[in-house]
Amino acid sequence: MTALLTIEDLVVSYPKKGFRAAPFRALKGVSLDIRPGETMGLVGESGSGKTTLGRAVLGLAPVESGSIRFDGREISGLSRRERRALSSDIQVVFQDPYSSLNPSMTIGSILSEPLSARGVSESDARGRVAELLDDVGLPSDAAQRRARDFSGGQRQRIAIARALALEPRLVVCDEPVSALDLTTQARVLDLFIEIQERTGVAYLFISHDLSVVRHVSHRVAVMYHGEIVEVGNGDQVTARPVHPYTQRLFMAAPVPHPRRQEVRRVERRRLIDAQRTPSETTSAAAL
Ligand SMILES: Nc1ncnc2c1ncn2[C@@H]1O[C@H](COP(=O)(O)OP(=O)(O)OP(=O)(O)O)[C@@H](O)[C@H]1O
Repeated sequence: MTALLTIEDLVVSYPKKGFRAAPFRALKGVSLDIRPGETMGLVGESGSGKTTLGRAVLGLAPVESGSIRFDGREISGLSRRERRALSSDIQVVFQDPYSSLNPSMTIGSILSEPLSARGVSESDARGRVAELLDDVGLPSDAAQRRARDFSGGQRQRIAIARALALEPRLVVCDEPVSALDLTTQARVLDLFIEIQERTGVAYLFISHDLSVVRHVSHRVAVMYHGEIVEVGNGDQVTARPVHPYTQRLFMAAPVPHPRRQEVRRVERRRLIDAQRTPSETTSAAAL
């Protein structure tokens, strides 16, 4: 299938303060593609470059070289106006539902803002707002209330509704459930999946939480020090990681359920054995 988003050899460097200080290279030649309707999970430790990659796709990071193509068209280095035109295709949901919504605006205004900017009439926008609220499981009277009246989980539903208002084909989700409690996380994750099944939207789903990424992703990419060290389908990467960093990352992740703990123990044993030389394995087995 043709990719919706194709990133090739992407280098992003942040300028450093100070005379003659060399810029900091946050992405060191990243290549990745996302297909229509696919969720690409992006995991990696803090500082590995996940958010930078998401921001580069949104045109918010200083790209030094490489390319980002959306539907075959180069989108890095677009002017502001061209970027704005692209916002109906590429949207974002951020981590913090408290700072990403203006607390004093009504939900109706928050959701109709992107619609009016596209020239949608007031009455059509009202209808679309009602539809969007329904899509994310909020009552229609939410339109008259203000963002400050809603819980974190509800606010994240509103942020998702806002991202969906223009029917984008790709949403960059940057840690969209990290600020929520576990039960709310599960509900919001299911909402992401349900919306995708209905609309065919693709997600670049950034999270430091492996169980979250496993739950939503078709494929998973692992970042390490500004590079992607492994990409594969979720099961492959999580159950049979190839890169030593991915193996460490997955073995260190907490596994709350006793059955999963048992599976994890077996996986860990297998990995340790696989890393041993044949003679070490034989002698270990003999003990
Ligand atoms: N605006 C900036 N200016 C300078 N350096 C930056 C900037 N933004 C990020 N960095 C650096 O780039 C590297 C990658 O940061 P990034 O936020 O992309 O990582 P991350 O994997 O998303 O981390 P986290 O999971 O903690 O959000 C880090 O070393 C960070 O300090």
